[in-house]
Amino acid sequence: MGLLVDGQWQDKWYDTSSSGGKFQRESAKLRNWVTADGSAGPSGVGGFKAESGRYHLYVSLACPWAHRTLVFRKLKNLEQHIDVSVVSPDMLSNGWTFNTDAGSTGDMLFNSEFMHQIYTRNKSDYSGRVTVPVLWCKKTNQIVSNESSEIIRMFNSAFNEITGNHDDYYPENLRAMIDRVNGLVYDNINNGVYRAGFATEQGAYEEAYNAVFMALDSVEKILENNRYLVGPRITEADWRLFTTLIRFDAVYHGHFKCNRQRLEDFPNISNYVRELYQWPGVAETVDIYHIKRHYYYSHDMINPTRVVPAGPAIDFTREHNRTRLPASQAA
Ligand SMILES: N[C@@H](CCC(=O)N[C@@H](CS)C(=O)NCC(=O)O)C(=O)O
Repeated sequence: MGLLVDGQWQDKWYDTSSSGGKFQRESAKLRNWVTADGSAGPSGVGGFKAESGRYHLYVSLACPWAHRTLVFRKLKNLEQHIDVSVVSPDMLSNGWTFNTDAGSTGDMLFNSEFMHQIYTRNKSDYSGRVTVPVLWCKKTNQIVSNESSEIIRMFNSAFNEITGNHDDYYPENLRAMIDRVNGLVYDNINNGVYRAGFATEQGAYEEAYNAVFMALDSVEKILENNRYLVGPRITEADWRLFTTLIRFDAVYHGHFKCNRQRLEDFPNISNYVRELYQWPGVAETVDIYHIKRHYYYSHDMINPTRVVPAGPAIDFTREHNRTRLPASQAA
């Protein structure tokens, strides 16, 4: 685990000493957008037109943020248009690596050893954390974006003319509601579990733990009468929550100490996770081996023995009872 400083790799864990033990996530720095016509998106510069075969996605199968992009690549039929390199689940002193012994595909473009080499290939004096996902442009040889929430928006619409898939997970009329739900879910659940798990002082941990379960209680209530987070239609908000929920009982409950209860103990949420898991194509994006191996093996300051727990045994293919609630056209 580490970061680049002026293009040099430094092996350093997150610094929580100046924040009262709180984990503070660095904002993603590379924020260009692929668009249908190559015009600039909401941030960054233009010049990244949607084209088949032009872009490459770097992911970890363990990472919930990268997982979002894999889900959208499936939902939007982008698999034959955007290829993928998968890093090893073990993120040790060199950060993310392409060590194929531990389950990486290798770097399909440049055969690099380390993910930080992709960042310095983009900018030789880059400073910042080396995170996944990364969307790479093969034509201009640079990183388009390392922000998952924006990569999924690009996938949602930029390639529609190429794929013929016009499903919309961020429809105009629901945007305000989706953004509101994303706010609650991001701060308290997606990032909340990390704030609990990486906290280095009791107070910081408890504050995050309480936020996680306050938000899960709200979600449980919403899902009592709504098939999905913003009503009868599945949206981006659901997929953003899903990638955290699918990891919860296996990792966040134990390793990150979010253990008031398991997700399996929330009737609505656990049924909802199963419905999303069973969505066509989605199960193929879930790799529980990479998920458990990454967190328990890489974070030796939390789990010094690096022993990976054998359980829990959860069958996400079990029946869900969500059809009791009305659903509108999937997207
Ligand atoms: N804002 C980024 C966050 C991505 C992120 O933090 N990814 C983690 C993996 S789960 C990572 O690569 N961490 C390495 C590090 O922080 O050094 C996004 O959503 O795309």
